[in-house]
Amino acid sequence: MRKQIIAGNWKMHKNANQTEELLNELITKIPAKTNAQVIVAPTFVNLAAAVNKLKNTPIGVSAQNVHQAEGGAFTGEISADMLKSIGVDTVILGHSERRAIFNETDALIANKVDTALKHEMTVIFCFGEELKDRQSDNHFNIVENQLRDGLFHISKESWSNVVLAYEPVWAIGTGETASPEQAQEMHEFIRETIRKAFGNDIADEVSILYGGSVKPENAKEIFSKPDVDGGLIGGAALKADDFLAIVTAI
Ligand SMILES: O=C(CO)COP(=O)(O)O
Repeated sequence: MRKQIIAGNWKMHKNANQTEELLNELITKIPAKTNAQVIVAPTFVNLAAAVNKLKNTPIGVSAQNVHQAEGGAFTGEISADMLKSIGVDTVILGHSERRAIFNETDALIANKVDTALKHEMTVIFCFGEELKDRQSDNHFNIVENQLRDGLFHISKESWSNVVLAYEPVWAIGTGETASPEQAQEMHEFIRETIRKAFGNDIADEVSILYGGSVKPENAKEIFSKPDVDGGLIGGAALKADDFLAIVTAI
């Protein structure tokens, strides 16, 4: 059985006090048993506090980025070793905001993937087409290229540490979600692309999350699709009640 995962990407939201408040509320309200693994990704400065707070709870912690180098003169950057040393073993890579605003290329993301995997971290690998790609019917090509150029160089063994997150850029923070049918169509395409390159075991085991304006109102229908194994949640992850409603929708 594939792992089902609901991850909250907090992006550049929540200062230290707000982080503590949201975590307290999540810890208090999360159901004793959930069908999905639950992960939150606060900002770098609040990661250590989140790890401490979430110790002995079912909620895991992820970083939102990592630098590709082991260390050195890279002012303002954070290494995989630093994350591991505070107990963070998951990282979101390839997010469309990193690609678009911070000019992260497939080649750079591939490098970051290697570094994270070398440090035995789990990678939540994000990818997805822009609106113009879908309008020009090029979305499958774009998605396939992002996978091939950013991820497909990894070994078969590494796939157990990879989670995929399909996030169509036009659905991120826009209030416009992919329809459950559009999500399923793309998730199935992604799984078949992986099957061709890496075989049945890996294709059937890898979790593919959907991200882009998931809310309590639309979560259940999206998650009901056979190739959608959970969600990567932005805006709705910033309120405990909304996030937990999404967690229980799976
Ligand atoms: O980018 C996202 C998660 O990484 C999705 O953001 P929204 O849920 O706010 O659309």
